[in-house]
Amino acid sequence: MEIRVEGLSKHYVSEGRSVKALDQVDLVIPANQIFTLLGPSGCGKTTLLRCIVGLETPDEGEIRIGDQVVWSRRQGIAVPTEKRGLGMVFQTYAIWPHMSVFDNVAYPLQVRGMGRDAVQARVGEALRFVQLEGLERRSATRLSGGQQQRVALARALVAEPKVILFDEPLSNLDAKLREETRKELRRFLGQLDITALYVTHDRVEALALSDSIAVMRAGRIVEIGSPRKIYFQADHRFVADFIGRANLIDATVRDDANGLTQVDCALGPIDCAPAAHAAGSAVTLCLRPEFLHVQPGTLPDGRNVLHGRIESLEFVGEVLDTEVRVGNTVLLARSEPDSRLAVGDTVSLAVRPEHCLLVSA
Ligand SMILES: Nc1ncnc2c1ncn2[C@@H]1O[C@H](COP(=O)(O)OP(=O)(O)OP(=O)(O)O)[C@@H](O)[C@H]1O
Repeated sequence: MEIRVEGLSKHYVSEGRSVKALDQVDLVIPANQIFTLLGPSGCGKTTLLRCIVGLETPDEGEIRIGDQVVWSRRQGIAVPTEKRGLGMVFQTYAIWPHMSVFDNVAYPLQVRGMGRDAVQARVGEALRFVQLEGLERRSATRLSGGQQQRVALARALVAEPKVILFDEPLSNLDAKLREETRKELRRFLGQLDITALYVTHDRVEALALSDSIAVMRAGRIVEIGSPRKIYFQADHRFVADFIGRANLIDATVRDDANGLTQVDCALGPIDCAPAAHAAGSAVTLCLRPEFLHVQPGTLPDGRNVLHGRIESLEFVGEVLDTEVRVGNTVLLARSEPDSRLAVGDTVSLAVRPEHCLLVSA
């Protein structure tokens, strides 16, 4: 089911000060997508999710789920949470510690007065789906964090909602488990005809899970796009910066040359992939470190060859993060993790035009 948000605003009053948590948000979340709200702490992600769920009352605007208006100030409509047909999974697993796995998952069906056999069948199906069959009688607290989160997912799915909402569901898991659970979640959701709205401040989680990402800042949606679009062709400098590690350099567009767009910047002239920026316009050149490979010594001059000196090295396992000073600019680049480079070495960087991304300044 599609979710449609129009002109949604919400402010809070905290210690006598008014905080605008949502500022005229317009958003369409297409049916059957995994759609993520991503942004820095305090940008309004949770408030937007809670307004859609019905746990917060907006100041103005309208929210539709499918064909139904669930909240509208103008029309005086406020459908209560339990009648919005949603499933929810939150950061704290919110499973009941005194209940078994089975009872936790059965709860939403029992409160609706569903018969025993039907409950048995539906819970069995939900637990098979999240691969927890055989653990029905186990006390829910005697499960690993990842398993507890799967119980929460089974409980959210058991009532067969058309929309499921997640608020930072993986943030209490350790890094390895978070990665595994993320993959599982993607697989589970891919098997269902369901619209999933997912809130996170973790860009890797957003990139790995989502069909679409909406990047938020200060109560507004800055940009919406597929993970690849947001990562490689962001329209805003803030988005390019937030979604991944990036060297962002002020630049001015020159004329097109040989089918490439050339810019002038502190690194000198740089050839970039063809871009629709007029000559003379101010842009931001975005160079991602994974496309800047450090090569020892001095390469012959050529297209997009940069010469510099190593300013710092940081071994992080899979790569050696390498800061290279090129003129007055320090670029974050990458070296092979087993390389013998040292601070102060003379090095070169060669970057292909298709890896030189341009973003509006
Ligand atoms: N109950 C509240 N009372 C007062 N201010 C609030 C309340 N809830 C949220 N806010 C404020 O509204 C703004 C948006 O908060 P929100 O929780 O939606 O952000 P968020 O993007 O989800 O952040 P985080 O990633 O840290 O959870 C923040 O400035 C926050 O301090």
